[in-house]
Amino acid sequence: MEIKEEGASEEGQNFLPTPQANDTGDFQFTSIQTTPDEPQLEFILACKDLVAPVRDRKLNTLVQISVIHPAEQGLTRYSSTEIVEGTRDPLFLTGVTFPSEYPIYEETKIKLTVYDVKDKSYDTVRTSVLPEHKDPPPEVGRSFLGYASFKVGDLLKSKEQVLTLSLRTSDGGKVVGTIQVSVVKMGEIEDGEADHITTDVQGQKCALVCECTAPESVSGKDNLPFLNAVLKNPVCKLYRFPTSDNKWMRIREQMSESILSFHIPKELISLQIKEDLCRNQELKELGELSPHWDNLRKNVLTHCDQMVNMYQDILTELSKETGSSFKSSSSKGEKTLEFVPINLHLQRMHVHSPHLKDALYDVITVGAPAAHFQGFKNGGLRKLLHRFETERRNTGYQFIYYSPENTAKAKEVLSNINQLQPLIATHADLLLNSASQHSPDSLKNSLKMLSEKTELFVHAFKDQLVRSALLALYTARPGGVLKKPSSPKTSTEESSSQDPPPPMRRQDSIPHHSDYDEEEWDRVWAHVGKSLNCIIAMVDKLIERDGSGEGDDGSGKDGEKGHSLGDSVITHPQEDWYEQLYPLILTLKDCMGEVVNRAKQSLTFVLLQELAYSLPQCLMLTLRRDVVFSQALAGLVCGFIIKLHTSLCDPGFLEQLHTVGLIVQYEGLLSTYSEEIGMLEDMAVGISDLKKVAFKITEATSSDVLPVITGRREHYVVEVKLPGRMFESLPLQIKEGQLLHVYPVLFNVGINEQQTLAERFGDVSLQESINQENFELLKEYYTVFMEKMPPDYISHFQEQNDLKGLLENLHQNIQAKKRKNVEIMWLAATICRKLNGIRFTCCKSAKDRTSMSVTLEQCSILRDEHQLHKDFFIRALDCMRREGCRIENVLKNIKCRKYAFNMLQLMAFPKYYRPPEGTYGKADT
Ligand SMILES: O=P(O)(O)O[C@H]1[C@H](O)[C@@H](O)[C@H](O)[C@H](O)[C@@H]1OP(=O)(O)O
Repeated sequence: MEIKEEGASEEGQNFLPTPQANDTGDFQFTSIQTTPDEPQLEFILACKDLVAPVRDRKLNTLVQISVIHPAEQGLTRYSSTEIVEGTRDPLFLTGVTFPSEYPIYEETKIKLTVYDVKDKSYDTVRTSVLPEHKDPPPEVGRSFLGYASFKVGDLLKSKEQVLTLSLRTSDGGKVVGTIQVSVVKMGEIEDGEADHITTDVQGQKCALVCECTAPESVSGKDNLPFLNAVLKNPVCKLYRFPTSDNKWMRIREQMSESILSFHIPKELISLQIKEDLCRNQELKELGELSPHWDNLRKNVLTHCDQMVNMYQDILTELSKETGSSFKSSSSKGEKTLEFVPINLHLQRMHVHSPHLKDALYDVITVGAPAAHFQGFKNGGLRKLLHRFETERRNTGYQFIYYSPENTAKAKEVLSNINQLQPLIATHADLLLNSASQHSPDSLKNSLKMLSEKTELFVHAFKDQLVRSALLALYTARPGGVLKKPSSPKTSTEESSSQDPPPPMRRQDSIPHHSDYDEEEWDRVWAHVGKSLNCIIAMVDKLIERDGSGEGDDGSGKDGEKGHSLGDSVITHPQEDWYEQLYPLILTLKDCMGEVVNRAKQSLTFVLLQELAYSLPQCLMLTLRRDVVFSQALAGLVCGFIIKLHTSLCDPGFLEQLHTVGLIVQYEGLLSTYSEEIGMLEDMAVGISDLKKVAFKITEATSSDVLPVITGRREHYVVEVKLPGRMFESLPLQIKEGQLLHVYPVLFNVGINEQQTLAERFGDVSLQESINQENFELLKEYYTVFMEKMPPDYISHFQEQNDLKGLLENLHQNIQAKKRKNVEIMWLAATICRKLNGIRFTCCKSAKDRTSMSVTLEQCSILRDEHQLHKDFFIRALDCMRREGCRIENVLKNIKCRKYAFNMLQLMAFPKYYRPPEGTYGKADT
């Protein structure tokens, strides 16, 4: 009989074997009746009276679970239990679970093979994916003890859903013990007999009673289709662990990919292409420039066009990846996948423990957002951006130095103009429409809208930047010359006053034939406000006259009307409202057009200066920042949607969401040595850039519930769509479209051998400053949380949580400058969980170190929150690392079931971050 490895297919990451779910060909099989989205079958295993092949040998056993699909000949290796040492009656803590997607039927046969493990280091090799026909001899490292098999239907129909089967030798003759298969259902009360299992402490025994309280829904099950639209290819594992009072708790571990891994980058790149195309067009429309500036513009446009083409190519490539939901760690350097986060997953632990409510613990695991294709030779964004600005500020080349804040402002004003101008035009037309209908109420409403938007428009230009940019542009026009250097007055330190104007910039050959009229802009700008005032005055008059039925002598009531623009405010009783207002609206549009024209050109010139100064460096930096941001955003959106889904029934959370916003805590495990310094520098900026993101929840109008992004680099809004019934249950503020903010914080603690080198011979200051800066951010969030949440909530919250104490403790640990102080990570994660936040764990690939950390976090939660028996802490940890979701994560990334650590590396790891023997070794990453 042929044995196939689960996941040994080309893709490596496919959880479903062939045939795909429900694809049963010509055969008719009996489906297992379960609640949708619940696993179809879960069982636990225990052996009794095992016979050792050699007398007096202490058995170390594991059970390998294989599936014989009814339509297939072959056997598919499905999962294994952990190794239970030194007993003939092993009781396995790792169970078996078949998720809802798995093609399992009552006719499916399960084969259980029991092995005696002699050398644990061989065990992983045995269960790794090997090239066809390259299976190592079965006897290496372990020996076959016996097997049993059963049909799923027989198990389900058996009395109390328990089967006790004889284990037989390969020839089927000799009985070498029994194996008990017991169906379990998370949350169901289960009577069980006291039993004994080996604990962490050698030889110690512990009585176990299978008894669970009825569950409470932990995540509104009705909402699952919504979540399933974003989560894909789940891997599920089941465990049972004893509590300190010798009862069972059950744990289901789940790891899922998300189609947001690809969807968000595609959305974002499309937006960035639009933004850049618009900027390129504006550069082209900048009008006539002096030959020097014109050449610079041509050069800039060539580079910018190339950049847009590159983004378009990447988008085309990504669009070919329809249905993809996972980028493996081995693809991290691929150019076309640069914007896609590495190895993004939801790592979920569902705990059902006696006496306590069921609980879910979610962590998003993802590779540190970083520009692997560009590499880290010159460092990452934090350093590169700093260096770029310092050089720009100190250079003598630029006549005016625009700080990042000012260029950001230029982009913001440009974007506001582009949005407001058409909006005002629409409201102006609506006003005329109301006028032609002679409807006073509608006229008043239209005027209100028009006034509001026009005020915003006028306000947008109330900035010294526009003024100084106009002056700079004037000097760059043919014949333009500056009498004296100017700089944005908003920030004195920004002007490079000590630098003499560079020779190129002076353009001495151009005659000084005209003087710049600085007042002109004020006049043009003020005309918009004045023409609006004329419209307001006219509307007042029209309505007043309409009400009184009297004529008007045309004398203005307020000062504004005395102005030349206001002279047209004379009503004629016999004429209709439309005719009275039409010329005024035309004037407003003309004035606005003039302002828009000048402001757009001047602010585009600010951008031209920034680009011209630093080509192609500036564009490469933008690309790097976009790449890193895209990876970070994909993870954030995934985390936000999952958090929203799991907390929809929690009014406190919803209140927090719209009054305070959400904390998003990133745990970084990168070292501050060699290339990972650059990764950490990228990651720190990528995460900090997430502050520019706000969420908005809308009602889904179709089955497409995928999020939509709008905005531009300085400010993005992610629209998350919720099905009608879920949307209805939200607080009014959220339903009305209030923007929901996130507060990202990053705490990094390097744990590997590279970090040891950094601590001994290198520099850990990057990690120290990141942790310190982010502590301040976390504290700020906490303060706002305490201020803004309702007093009843806070008093209850304070009773339950000592957040202040935890923050203090975190602060002390950050200050302590202790080596590999993993306490920082535990404290930050605990604070985040208590604050209802979104948790992330990242290392370079989110594969090895991340797996160690999330499994440790899971077991620590079980110990601290669910009374995991202290003697079982290490066993639980080993179970999760050996046969849990994370080893599957390694498999799907590198097609090998081995954490990529060697002995030497592990010696440098903090104790609880070391995986069990046999699960690590040299792996081709
Ligand atoms: O998931 P990671 O911990 O980033 O994987 C590392 C691993 O820690 C390290 O021991 C190994 O030498 C590789 O560098 C892994 O990174 P890959 O990105 O190559 O998977």
